Amino acid sequence: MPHTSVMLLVGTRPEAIKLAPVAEALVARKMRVILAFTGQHPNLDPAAYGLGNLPALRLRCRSQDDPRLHAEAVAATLAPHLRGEGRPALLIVQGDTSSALGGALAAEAAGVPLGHVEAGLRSHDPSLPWPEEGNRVAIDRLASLLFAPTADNAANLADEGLGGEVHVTGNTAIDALFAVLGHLPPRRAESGGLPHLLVTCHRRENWGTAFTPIAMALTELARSPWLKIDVVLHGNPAVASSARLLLGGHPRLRLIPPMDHRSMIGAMRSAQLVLSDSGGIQEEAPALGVPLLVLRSKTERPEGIASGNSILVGCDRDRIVSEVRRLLDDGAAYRAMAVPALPFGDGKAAPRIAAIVEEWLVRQRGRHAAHVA
Ligand SMILES: CC(=O)N[C@@H]1[C@@H](OP(=O)(O)OP(=O)(O)OC[C@H]2O[C@@H](n3ccc(=O)[nH]c3=O)[C@H](O)[C@@H]2O)O[C@H](CO)[C@@H](O)[C@@H]1O
Repeated sequence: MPHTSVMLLVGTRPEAIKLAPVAEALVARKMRVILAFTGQHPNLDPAAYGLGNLPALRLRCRSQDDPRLHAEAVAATLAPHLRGEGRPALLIVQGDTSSALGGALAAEAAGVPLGHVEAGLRSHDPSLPWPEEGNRVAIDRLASLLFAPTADNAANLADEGLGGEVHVTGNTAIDALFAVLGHLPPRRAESGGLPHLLVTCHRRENWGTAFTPIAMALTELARSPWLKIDVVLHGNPAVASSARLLLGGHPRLRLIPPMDHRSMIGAMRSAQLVLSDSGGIQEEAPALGVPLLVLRSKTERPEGIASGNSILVGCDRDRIVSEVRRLLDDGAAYRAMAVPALPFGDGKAAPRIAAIVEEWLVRQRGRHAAHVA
C-alpha cells in the first residue's frame, strides 16, 4: 500500500506563518496532513496560526545554543515517525531553520521524499546568515520537490545543478499576509500623528555586542522628540535581553513584547518606516508599501531592494541614522519607496504548491503500481 499523508514540519514562528497556508491548501485538496512540531520555539501555539485542528506530533526538542545539535536532535526524534505505519508519502519543510535541516536529514535517513518550501534563497556567503545559508543549501540538495518563491531563487538552484524538481510558486508569506489583511480594518488615512519607526532585530549576527551600533543609532534617532520608535522584542529571551539592556528605560523608545501575526502586520502598516533584519518582514514590507531599512550587510532577498521598497543599510550606526533622516526629510524619496509591490509572490503560492504535490503524489502512486505489477 503506498503511503498517502503529507507531513509538515514546524519549528519556529515564521515556519508556522508560512506553512499554515500550505496546510490549508493541501486540506482543501482532500489530502491527509499531519503536523510535526519540533519545539524549537517551545511556546508556539498551533491555534494562533490556524493549525490547531490538524493531527500533530510534538517532538519537544529543546532549542540548543549550537544549532547543529538542535538539527541532530530533530533528526533523531523525527526519524522513527517516518518509518512504519505512520510513514508519510512526503515530508515538507520550510525555509532555513535548524528544525528544517533536522527534518531533511530524518527524511533522507528514512527514505521519505522531501519537499522544500522557500527553496533557492541564497546570500552566497555561508557566514551570513549562519547557519541558515548552509541549512538552505543542504536542504535543497536533499529535496525531491523544490518550491522556489521567485525566478531568481530558481536560477540559484539551476546554478547548483540539483536533482529535484524546481517549481516557481511565490512565497507563502504573501498568502499569509493577504489572509491577515482580510481580517484587519481598512487602513486609515494619515492622522497627522508623530512619524513612527517600527524596529525588529533578532538575527544571530546582530546578537550581543553586534547589537550595540544598532542600539546607538536608535538612541540617536530618539533624540528627536517628534519621532516615535517602537522596538518589538523577540521571543528568544537571550535576544530580547540585549535590547532591554541597551534600550530599556529610554523615555522615547518603547520596547514591545512579541506580537501575534495580525497585530504585527497592523503595526507595520501604520509605521512610516520599518527597520528590521527579519527575513519574513523583508517579504511583507514591500507588499504593504511600507519602506524598509534592512539591518544586514547581505540579504538572500534582493528582490525587495530591486523593487525599490527596501534598502540594505547594514548595522553601521551613522548609516542607519542618516538613511532614516533622509527618508523622513525627503518626501519624494520616501514616496518612491512606499509604492506597494509584490516581488515575492502574488498570494497564491500555497494553492500552487498543493496542486504540484497532488500531481506528484499521483505520479508516485503510478510508479508504485507499475513496480508492483
Ligand atoms: C535568515 C532568515 O532570514 N531566515 C528567515 C527566518 O525567519 P525570520 O527572520 O523571518 O523570523 P521572524 O522575524 O521571527 O519572523 C518573521 C515573521 O514573524 C512575524 N512577526 C514578527 C514579529 C512579531 O512580534 N510577531 C510576528 O508575527 C512577521 O510579520 C513575519 O511574518 O526563518 C524562516 C523560517 O524558516 C525563513 O523563512 C527565513 O528565511
